[in-house]
Amino acid sequence: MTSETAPVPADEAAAVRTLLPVATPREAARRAWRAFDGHRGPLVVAAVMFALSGFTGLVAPFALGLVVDALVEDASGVARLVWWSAGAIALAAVVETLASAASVTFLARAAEPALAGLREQVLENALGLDHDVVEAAGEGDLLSRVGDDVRVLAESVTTVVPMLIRSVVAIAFTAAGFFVLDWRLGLAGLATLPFYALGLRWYLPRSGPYYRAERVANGERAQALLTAVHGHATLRAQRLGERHAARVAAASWRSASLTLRVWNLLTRFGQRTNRSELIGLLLVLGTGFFLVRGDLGAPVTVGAVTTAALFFHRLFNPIGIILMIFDEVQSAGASMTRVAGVAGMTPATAPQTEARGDASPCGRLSLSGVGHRYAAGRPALADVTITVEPGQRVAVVGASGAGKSTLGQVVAGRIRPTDGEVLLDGRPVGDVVRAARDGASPVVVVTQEVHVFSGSVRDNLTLADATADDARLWAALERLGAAGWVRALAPADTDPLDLGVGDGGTPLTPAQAQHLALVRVELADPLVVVLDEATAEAGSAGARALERAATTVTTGRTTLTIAHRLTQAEVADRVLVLEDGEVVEDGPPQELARRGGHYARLSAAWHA
Ligand SMILES: Nc1ncnc2c1ncn2[C@@H]1O[C@H](COP(=O)(O)OP(=O)(O)OP(=O)(O)O)[C@@H](O)[C@H]1O
Repeated sequence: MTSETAPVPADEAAAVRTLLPVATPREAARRAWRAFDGHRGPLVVAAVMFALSGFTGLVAPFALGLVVDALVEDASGVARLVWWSAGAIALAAVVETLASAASVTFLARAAEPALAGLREQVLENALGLDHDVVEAAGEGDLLSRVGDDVRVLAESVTTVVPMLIRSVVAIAFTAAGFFVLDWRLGLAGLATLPFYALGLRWYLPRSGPYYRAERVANGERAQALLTAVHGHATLRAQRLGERHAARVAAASWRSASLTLRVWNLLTRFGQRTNRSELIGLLLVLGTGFFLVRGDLGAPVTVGAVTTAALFFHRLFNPIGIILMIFDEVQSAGASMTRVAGVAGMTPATAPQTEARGDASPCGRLSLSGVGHRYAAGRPALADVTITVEPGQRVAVVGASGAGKSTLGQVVAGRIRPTDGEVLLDGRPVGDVVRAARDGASPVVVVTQEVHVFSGSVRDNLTLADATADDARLWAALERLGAAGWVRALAPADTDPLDLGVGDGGTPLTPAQAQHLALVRVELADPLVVVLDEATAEAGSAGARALERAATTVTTGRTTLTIAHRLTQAEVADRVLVLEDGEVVEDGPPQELARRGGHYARLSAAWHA
């Protein structure tokens, strides 16, 4: 079995869930063109510069052809002609260099802002997508589009795209030059095309799977290395280092051996391209020979055939470049269709729904017949019908998998329930949340995975309210008991609000991150708060501080706490006990504890 036919490792098909839309090539091209709105000036200059550099490339073959003709026909004026030709060639080389540099500069001037606009639009749309749309597609899909695909496009704008345009322009000008010389020489040049096409037909079906497999293998290698970096303490503590190193080595070798095979394939492809070049040159020279002899109609000069041969030689580079970057061009094209797919999505807008009943915004939640099923199988929620009064604190308890988080997501309007509806002050909660996207949302969720945004403490807080001044930020920090540790973190000469946190900044503990998230809730001032394991991360002292902050921030707001510790339920006004997605008990915690049912058993088990 030769290396080119060796089986490619299992494809990444399972990992690719393209449930977010992918634009058609035509739509993607239209969107790319529209992205240049307002930046067409530099684009036009770039086009002129590309054309100029393509044209000047023809000067040398023409000049040399003239010299050859002069040598053949009349030796007396040759010396002068050589000097003139040398001057023209030198001038053309200078102009070509300058035009080539200017073309890339102006292309970047047009493309960088266009790309930035596209990136902003994709990010804006991505952030505006419904939670359940992202969940259905898989977060990885969205992340790879706003991350990898945009990066591929950004890289190709400065590398592949200029190379492609320059090569295409060079080929177009040279082909035109051929036909200006003599149409029969032009046809001889064109006759080479099928040989290049055959080479490409051999290469493309073989290279695609290898490149894909190589990307997957590179990803696995990166993953293995990342795991080693993140988990080094565990690996060391459990003396698993060698075993993991063997895994990293295996992943590296898979990636390296695929890269070797790709190079092998490229070398063979290069041989086929060289063969096509040889055939082409022979065709042009052979045709030229018969044309000079006058065997094929009107004769042409030796100089013209020389020019044609030099033209053909001039094609080697651009054709080679196009063939070599074909894959990257395809990859950039694929990225553009994926980015355009998201850029073309209209973030769900809230339909104008009529409010039912008392619609004054106070935070009343009404769930009627709410059920949710993630996929075929057991429902995660079933027939939940409850009303939560404004300002009421409700704790949701139940075993793992009982549906607590699902209920929280449904109440927050992040998941559209498959059955029934959730109304916030008489309107479907999903619509209310979507309508408030650009303003303060009336519902805020705090989950266990709280992200610390890279930036200052102030940046992390003003995300919730861009208009908040420092006095308001400090008031919120003080009220929630976070001001002390925020001050203590900063060096004496630094304003604590300026302290950098997140990636590259001062590291925050999970409890501190959650504390900041609760301060953000205070600043956002929503009607409804959903706390899903908001205090579960902390150790005992931190947990108490967080619980106090959670109690403060939820005072006067309708609150749904997904309680993983019974202390959270004991301070609630009301407890819902979930079992297999159904509410099996509902009432004040003290009353439920006396009733001797599910809650009482959970309470007894907890206190034991
Ligand atoms: N995104 C999802 N896709 C498919 N099934 C899911 C998803 N999220 C939850 N489920 C399933 O729905 C059911 C309820 O899950 P949910 O997370 O709401 O329970 P929970 O009570 O919050 O559990 P835990 O305390 O472990 O977080 C479980 O059977 C779970 O496996």
